[in-house]
Amino acid sequence: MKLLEQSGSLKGSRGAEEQLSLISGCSDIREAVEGALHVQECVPENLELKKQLFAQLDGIVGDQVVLSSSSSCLLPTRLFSGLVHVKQCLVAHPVNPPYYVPLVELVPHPETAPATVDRTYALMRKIGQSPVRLTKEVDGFALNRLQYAIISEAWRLVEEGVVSPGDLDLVMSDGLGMRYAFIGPLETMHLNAEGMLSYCGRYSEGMKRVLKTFGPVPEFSGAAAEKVHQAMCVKVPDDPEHLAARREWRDRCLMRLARLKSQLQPQ
Ligand SMILES: NC(=O)C1=CN([C@@H]2O[C@H](COP(=O)(O)OP(=O)(O)OC[C@H]3O[C@@H](n4cnc5c(N)ncnc54)[C@H](O)[C@@H]3O)[C@@H](O)[C@H]2O)C=CC1
Ligand SMILES: O=C(O)[C@@H](O)C(=O)[C@H](O)[C@@H](O)CO
Repeated sequence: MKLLEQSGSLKGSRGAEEQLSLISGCSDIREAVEGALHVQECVPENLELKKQLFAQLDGIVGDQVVLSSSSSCLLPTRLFSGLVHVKQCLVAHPVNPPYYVPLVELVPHPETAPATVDRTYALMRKIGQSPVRLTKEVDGFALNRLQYAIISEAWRLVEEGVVSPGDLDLVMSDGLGMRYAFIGPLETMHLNAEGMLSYCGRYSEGMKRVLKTFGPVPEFSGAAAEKVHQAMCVKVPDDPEHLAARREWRDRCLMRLARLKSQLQPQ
């Protein structure tokens, strides 16, 4: 695979079987996909723009080319339905920043061929990403459903004055995030008791009681948004220079974490 790095959304590697083209902002799309066996679309999160691009690609590519979208949460049935090459299409959703956070969610259209998913999975592994397979589309896929569940309760706790924005973020960065960087929520349960069934026996009533106290979906606006915004700006002023500097610090941390994880993971 030769990765033509245009938008740089995915790491490059050389020598693999498939040629991958990243499509965003390119002038001549036919030239951009020439010879590619895998095309990753990376244009802005705009349904009509993506549909227009995939319609163009549909008229250009042959039956062997995988067409994948980077979309954060646009459903495959909205992106690919009606395309001639729909069996070759799927969402391959990376995570911000994709060059340091390897997860890629593979989300099929109901008509996506299994071989399309298998080829994309193999390619993502080959270029150092960490792909996961969703068996069917769901709004928000898996990552953003989990992320938005956390954001929703984080927002509520801050909005109701239970905890400050800064301390809320510490609950994640110095608490849950320490474990979740290495093991997920299910394995965390498994290890936090004498196995999963033991955990469920010990804590399920408490979990259900707490979950029943969860409130409605926040509006993410008004006084609460202003409160969180002010707190975030005290920590990181929202001018381009401070935001860029903090992202560079974030990326350095993620790079070192990725290196540590590669040293710790059984090869
Ligand atoms: N940025 C990230 O870390 C992640 C992005 N995504 C998804 O990837 C996609 C791209 O996101 P970003 O890179 O943040 O978008 P972006 O807003 O940075 O734009 C991506 C590229 O599209 C080009 N572009 C803008 N308008 C265009 C048009 N009308 N026609 C063709 N190209 C155009 C831009 O020049 C740019 O190179 C979105 O669907 C987003 O949800 C998913 C996960 C992570
Ligand atoms: O946090 C993320 O990376 C994911 O929730 C996303 O899909 C974001 O929307 C991402 O696309 C842009 O930050």
